[in-house]
Amino acid sequence: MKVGIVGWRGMVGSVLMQRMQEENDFALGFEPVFFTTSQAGQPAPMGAGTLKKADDIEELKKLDVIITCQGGDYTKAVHPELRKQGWNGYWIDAASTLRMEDNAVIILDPVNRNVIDKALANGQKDFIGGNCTVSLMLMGLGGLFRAGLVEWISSMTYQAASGAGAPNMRELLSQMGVLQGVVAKELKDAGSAILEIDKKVTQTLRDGSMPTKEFGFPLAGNVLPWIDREVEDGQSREELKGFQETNKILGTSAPIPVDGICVRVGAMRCHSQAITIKLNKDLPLAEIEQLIANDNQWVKLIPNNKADTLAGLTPAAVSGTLTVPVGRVRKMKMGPQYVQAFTCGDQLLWGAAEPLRRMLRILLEK
Ligand SMILES: NC(=O)C1=CN([C@@H]2O[C@H](COP(=O)(O)OP(=O)(O)OC[C@H]3O[C@@H](n4cnc5c(N)ncnc54)[C@H](OP(=O)(O)O)[C@@H]3O)[C@@H](O)[C@H]2O)C=CC1
Ligand SMILES: N[C@@H](CC(=O)OP(=O)(O)O)C(=O)O
Repeated sequence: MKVGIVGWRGMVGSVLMQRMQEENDFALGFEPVFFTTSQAGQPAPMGAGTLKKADDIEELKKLDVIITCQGGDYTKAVHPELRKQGWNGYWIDAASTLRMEDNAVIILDPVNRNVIDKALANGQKDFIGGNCTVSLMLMGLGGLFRAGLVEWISSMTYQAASGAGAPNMRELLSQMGVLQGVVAKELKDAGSAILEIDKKVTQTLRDGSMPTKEFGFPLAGNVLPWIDREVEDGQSREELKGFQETNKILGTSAPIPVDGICVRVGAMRCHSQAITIKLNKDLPLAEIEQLIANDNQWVKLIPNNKADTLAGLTPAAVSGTLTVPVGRVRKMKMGPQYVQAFTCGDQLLWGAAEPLRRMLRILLEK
């Protein structure tokens, strides 16, 4: 098999390459061909010759599989042209562009391997990674969906800077530096007045002196309760994806309502979510916990106590790992069918790169 890799040096692509090397995917006997939109002719990684032009349709047509993390604009420009010219290979993509197309499958194999296998048997060729928040929610709570227990679910998110891109992660850190800088002198003096410090920080947040080219607003010392553009009914596109993609990933016949507010916070690369679940029946808490804990090998149930929660259910604990902790699980005061949970996960791993490399492996092992 010839496998084209596009977008390999970007942030998501670098995580993909790192994971493929860690899991020895390159030893699976395929020929990798690396592409670029800006560095054609330069040496490719893994000693795989030179980089080819990512818009060279003739080169792309020679491939059995294309895996891309190059972004939605690339997908929009290249995918339809390739298909128009009769290319019948597998297209694996991190971008959202094709996700809701009828002939595309949203891939998250620990949750929907059945949907993927059915699509492969049907001859479908477009396999697209899901939205990071949706994928992480399903990795954590897949057990409850699999058991058919979810009547509706509300997810209030705390999304990391990385979801907006690498420059945004840098901007967040620069903003933190600016805030620290304006009160550095006062911080050295343990006797300085906290309200004076707060006043200076608040003024800096408002006076336009912080770097905000990427986010448009300060994120350090702040939260931004809107991600992506408005769609309808005052909902953001990120929030709409929660409903659309969850149901598409699960292949539900009667859609499960999924809604909530998506919020950007000053974490680096882990998205967290506070979840409210209405179950369709009253189940003992221990059974709910077992269903969550036993769904897949990456989910980790965190006992609902302060010490375990603060040690294991945070971006600081999870960043850079494939573990998806789920904690704060308890019945809510609204009634016995209402359950709360909190989950956290690395949005560049399960939220972006990992489902892609696993899909490639499914194809290579077919
Ligand atoms: N960020 C995220 O959290 C998620 C992103 N995605 C999807 O993945 C796509 C790619 O996202 P992301 O990886 O964040 O994008 P990046 O901006 O990090 O990378 C995209 C491309 O930019 C080019 N590039 C230009 N300058 C540099 C540089 N200095 N270092 C590295 N690459 C550079 C590279 O293309 P070239 O080599 O051709 O110049 C690279 O492939 C998104 O557009 C989105 O569709 C999906 C899920 C989550
Ligand atoms: N929108 C997500 C990141 C992302 O790229 O999502 P999608 O793959 O659905 O475009 C975030 O900002 O956190």
